[in-house]
Amino acid sequence: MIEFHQVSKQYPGGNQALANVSFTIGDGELVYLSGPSGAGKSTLLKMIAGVEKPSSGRVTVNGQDVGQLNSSGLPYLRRKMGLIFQDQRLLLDRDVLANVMLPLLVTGTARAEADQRARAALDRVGLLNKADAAPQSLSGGEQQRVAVARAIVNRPRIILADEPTANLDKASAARVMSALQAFQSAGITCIIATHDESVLATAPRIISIVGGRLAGLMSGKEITA
Ligand SMILES: Nc1ncnc2c1ncn2[C@@H]1O[C@H](COP(=O)(O)OP(=O)(O)OP(=O)(O)O)[C@@H](O)[C@H]1O
Repeated sequence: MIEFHQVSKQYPGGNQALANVSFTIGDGELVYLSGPSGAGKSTLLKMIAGVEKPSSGRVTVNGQDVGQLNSSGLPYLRRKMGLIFQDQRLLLDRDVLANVMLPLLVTGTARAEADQRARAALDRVGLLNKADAAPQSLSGGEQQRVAVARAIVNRPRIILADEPTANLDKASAARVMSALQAFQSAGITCIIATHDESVLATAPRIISIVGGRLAGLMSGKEITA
């Protein structure tokens, strides 16, 4: 379970990115984050991953206070998460398979097992046939699906995706989204920031953020501040 309890975030010298945000996301839920540019969606996702800490309030993942984790505790938390963040591009000096193997190799998985699991992850997103390709030879949508494969290769319990369909055409965006939605049916919690109206129209649950505040909730048991 992911809980935000009266979370505010003030960047040093910057705007108030989030103000008194409270909500709960249960295990295995698929939740979309919507809101205009600058609303605070990326900040919210970064707090779940412990990349940013709240200025006040508390973010907990499975009861663990993320803001209190130190540099030895954070890697354990992140191992349970698959991150698809805008600043994590594919590495262009290695092929698709090597990009997907990387999270496994850095956590000590043997090369043969990493190879096998990375191929299985590429298969899940329909790109096993591109394993040996250079990332720059793929379309934008295919590159995003490789990023999805890289995010799930560690078998995370939670997937956090920040605008995974930004800059994609409709058909590519639909394939990326359906790849992500498939993980929810496998019991993985998915939180996806998106502007994609067609996705939001059919979303089971939306957390809407405007100006750093909770602006709307389609369902669930949120406590608005
Ligand atoms: N590292 C930072 N330092 C200072 N201010 C920041 C930083 N990151 C974000 N902000 C500010 O916090 C606010 C929320 O930004 P955030 O990136 O979370 O919004 P967003 O909803 O994800 O926007 P977008 O849809 O454009 O990605 C904005 O006013 C932004 O300028």
